Amino acid sequence: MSKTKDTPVASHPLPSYLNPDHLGPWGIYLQQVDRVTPYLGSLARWVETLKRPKRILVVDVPIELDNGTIAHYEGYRVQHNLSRGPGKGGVRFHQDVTLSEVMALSAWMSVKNAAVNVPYGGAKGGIRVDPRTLSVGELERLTRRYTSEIGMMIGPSKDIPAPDVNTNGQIMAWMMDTYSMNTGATSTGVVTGKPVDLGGSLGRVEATGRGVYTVGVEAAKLSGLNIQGAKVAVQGFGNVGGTAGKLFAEAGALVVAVQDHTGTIHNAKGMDVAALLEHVAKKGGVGGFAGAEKMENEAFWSVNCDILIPAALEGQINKDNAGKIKAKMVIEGANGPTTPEADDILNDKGVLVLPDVIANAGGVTVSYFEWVQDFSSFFWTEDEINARLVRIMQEAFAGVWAVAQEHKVTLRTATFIVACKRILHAREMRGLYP
Ligand SMILES: NC(=O)C1=CN([C@@H]2O[C@H](COP(=O)(O)OP(=O)(O)OC[C@H]3O[C@@H](n4cnc5c(N)ncnc54)[C@H](O)[C@@H]3O)[C@@H](O)[C@H]2O)C=CC1
Ligand SMILES: O=C(O)CCC(=O)C(=O)O
Repeated sequence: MSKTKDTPVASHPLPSYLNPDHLGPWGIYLQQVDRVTPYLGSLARWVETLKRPKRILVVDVPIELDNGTIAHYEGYRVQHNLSRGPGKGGVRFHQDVTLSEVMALSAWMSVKNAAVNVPYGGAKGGIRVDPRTLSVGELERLTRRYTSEIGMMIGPSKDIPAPDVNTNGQIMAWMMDTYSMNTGATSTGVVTGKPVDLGGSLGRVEATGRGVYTVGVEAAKLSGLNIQGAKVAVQGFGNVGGTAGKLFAEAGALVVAVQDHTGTIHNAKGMDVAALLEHVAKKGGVGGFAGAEKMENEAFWSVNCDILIPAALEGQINKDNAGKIKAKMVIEGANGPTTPEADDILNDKGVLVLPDVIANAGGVTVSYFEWVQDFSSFFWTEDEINARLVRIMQEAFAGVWAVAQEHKVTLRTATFIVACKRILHAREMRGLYP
């Protein structure tokens, strides 16, 4: 039979670790893919590509602890899709990291990178560890051993890790150094989010929060919400939530509630965000901040606010709390914070959700700038970086908004339409055979 673009794809059962029936983050991602499939036209023929990570590596990471015992940690690196370029995505150190989670995070990277049109596929990594239980020496040994274990998969033109939850510039510096020692040449472009003195980019630390703020401002203009005086609630006050909170406060919004792993705080008049950031830097969390009152964790979701920014972990907005949310707009700083059921509840209530795959793409956009600067060994000013970041975020968001209007779909489905078409078109053009 001669093949056309309309030739159906033979259906093969998914491998067991890709089982869509479980409720983990990977299952949520698969539901999102199912929602976009009707809008893919002839490219729907390739949609299975999105349901199967290209490559999964699970590694044992043994280290000697300070007390002389040998501890083993489980590490992962998943390359979800490489059709548009090398893998790109962060590394998470957290006690609850699972393969399902890293698979989903890597897939959301594919979608996000395509949504802002940076020339990458999607990847993600992680270690199942609570880094707060380790000394600095143990953390360095863990990072270096993990980097060696995934060394076969990463590289400046293969797959480029970056920071995510509980990882930062110091960890990227150790990763860069280990990879460089193992390959025999300094290779700054193997990771992004490095310290500026080691080939890092100005503006990368704040980039994700700046992107969250930028799309928030664009959506506010389009939906008639005034940022001046708007009440903002933020879950997670680390790299992403802390920067986004700071930028909204500087623009005249009131940060009225903040939740992190140390508790929830509330001040209806708005907090002094600079003072809160100093408190977090000293104490490790928002708990005990003198400029606000303690609040029950559950009450965070029903707090009186206009903008809610989840900037912590997945699945935080779910069917149990979505109905209580009073915000007019949810800006997803975190990856995967809203389950599909919660998405539907929010949509029915008229809450505008700016999805992770566009809203938190500022980080990877400046990672792309860092990678380009490393290749050319020519570094840009912070103003140039921020201006380019804002332009890319505004243009990408405007494109997604137009698709949402055209198809009368949520911004999440619209972003998936834009991104999945780009990914699958690249796949189709490249073909299947070597
Ligand atoms: N760092 C980056 O450039 C990017 C990060 N993201 C996503 O943003 C989210 C936050 O990442 P970062 O700010 O980088 O991490 P981070 O490690 O700097 O901060 C994480 C924050 O989440 C809080 N948190 C952890 N567990 C919590 C819980 N159970 N309840 C409430 N708060 C909790 C922590 O206390 C901390 O404030 C993650 O979903 C990450 O994947 C997305 C794009 C880029
Ligand atoms: O900067 C990067 O390469 C990726 C950041 C990341 O992990 C994310 O966007 O979720």
